[in-house]
Amino acid sequence: MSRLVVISNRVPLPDKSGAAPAGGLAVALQAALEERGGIWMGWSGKSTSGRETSGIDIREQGKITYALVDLSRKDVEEYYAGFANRVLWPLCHYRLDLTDYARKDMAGYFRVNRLFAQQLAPLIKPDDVIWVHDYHLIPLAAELRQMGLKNRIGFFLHIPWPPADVLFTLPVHETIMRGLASYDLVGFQTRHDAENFAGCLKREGIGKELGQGLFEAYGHVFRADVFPISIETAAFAEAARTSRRHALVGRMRQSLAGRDLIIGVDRLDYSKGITNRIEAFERFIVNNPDSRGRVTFLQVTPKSRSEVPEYGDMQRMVAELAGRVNGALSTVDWTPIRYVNRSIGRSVLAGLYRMAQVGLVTPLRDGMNLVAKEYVAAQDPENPGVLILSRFAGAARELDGALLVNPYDTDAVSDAIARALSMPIEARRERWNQMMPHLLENDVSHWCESFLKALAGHGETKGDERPAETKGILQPNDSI
Ligand SMILES: O=P(O)(O)OC[C@H]1O[C@H](O[C@H]2O[C@H](CO)[C@@H](O)[C@H](O)[C@H]2O)[C@H](O)[C@@H](O)[C@@H]1O
Ligand SMILES: O=c1ccn([C@@H]2O[C@H](COP(=O)(O)OP(=O)(O)O)[C@@H](O)[C@H]2O)c(=O)[nH]1
Repeated sequence: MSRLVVISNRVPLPDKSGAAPAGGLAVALQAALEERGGIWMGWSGKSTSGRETSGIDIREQGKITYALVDLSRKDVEEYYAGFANRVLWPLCHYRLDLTDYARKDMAGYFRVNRLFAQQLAPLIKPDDVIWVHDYHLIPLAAELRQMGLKNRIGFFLHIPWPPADVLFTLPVHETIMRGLASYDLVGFQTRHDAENFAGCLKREGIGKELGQGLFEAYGHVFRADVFPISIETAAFAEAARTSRRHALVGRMRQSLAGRDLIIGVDRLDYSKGITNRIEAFERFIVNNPDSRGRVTFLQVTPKSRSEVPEYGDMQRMVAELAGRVNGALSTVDWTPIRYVNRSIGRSVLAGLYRMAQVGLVTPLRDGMNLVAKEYVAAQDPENPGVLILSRFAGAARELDGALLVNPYDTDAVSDAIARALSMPIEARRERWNQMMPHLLENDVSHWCESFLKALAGHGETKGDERPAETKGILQPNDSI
């Protein structure tokens, strides 16, 4: 079995005991790396004090080698906070109004990708299989190919892929498309994303579809397919079942004093639709006076990407809105919204999900949304809660037992809350049974195995078959 090399922007280092950090992706990839032996490379999350990026910091843990790079402040600013999170993130979440196409950030993005490739290349053996993750690293394969690497290289995009009209507003869209076409396999969360990608290839004659998921672009044949990411379902369900051992879970139950609980859990991100959700909850309380004093909405929202200005604005907006709604609706013995601005460990979260009659997951656009899957996995099979899910989350394609809503439609979300809270137990069980077997079968290990199997079997790189003019594929300045 070939050695696996994973590259992602963030590297989830195991703790001192060697245990994987919480999170399905880390657990699944570490299991795959442990089985085959391998490398996980990426940004350490730290920045150097000077202008230069650090050398690579190698740490061995069992059969896994972690290879970490500290980036300079300028790199973090331009590559991560700039191009990745003020260009690609809003663009892929259909938020053209929030994109900032600064040339220095574009240059920084391609520079850091080249740097990652230069640091990685000497570690690669000829039969290694390389798996690159997410929008931060789209140009990496093209860089590695330019250095002469012939390995199989796969890419998985964790976020949505936009339609051509949205993508083509990006000045370097062609370089980005060329970057993707340099992989052997490009994986998306949903069919919709894969179709958007195919549309981008076809629209300006960049590439053509050959059938059975194969495409040809820039003289390279590659495969694009759908691999919906998931969670470690059985383990998460067990964590929820045994969550009573956490004192915090017990205290939460006590503090509810018999009230119904609605839960929302999201990074503080404009794509998650948190303000729309708070407004919908307010509408629900106003439209359903009997619910006053009887329902608590817990919104868990750790801060995220605070260095990006739009995220700072968002923090203020959500805090103000939650404060206004609480001010308007609270009574001396009831606070309708509990807004928690810090991260909660996943084993406690599992218990909170299980306690909640409603999981309110209403992103305006989301690649997958693992919280939706975790909420379902955490439920008591005898008395499950109801998932209200945005039709614009990737998870909506699979979770057909949820109440699907348009998160922009405040009245519809408010009505869905009322419907969920009054849903009879038989209907709740039926909906949950529609989803849980699917999640057990299609867990994160299945996702990982399916991707690696597809990467091993398809999209063979036939040497350097591209025409000479596309060999030096990354010429960002050409297209800026
Ligand atoms: O690393 P950060 O900038 O702090 O952001 C955290 C992660 O956010 C994004 O998550 C996405 O991946 C999830 C798993 O596939 C998916 O369920 C969700 O819909 C996406 O938003 C991002 O894609 C990751 O790279 C970040 O690490
Ligand atoms: O306080 C928190 C909030 C979130 N999460 C976890 O963060 C992940 C969020 O993933 P999702 O796909 O929903 O969204 P993303 O943040 O990746 O866009 C889920 O596993 C959550 O359980 C967590 O551990 N603690």
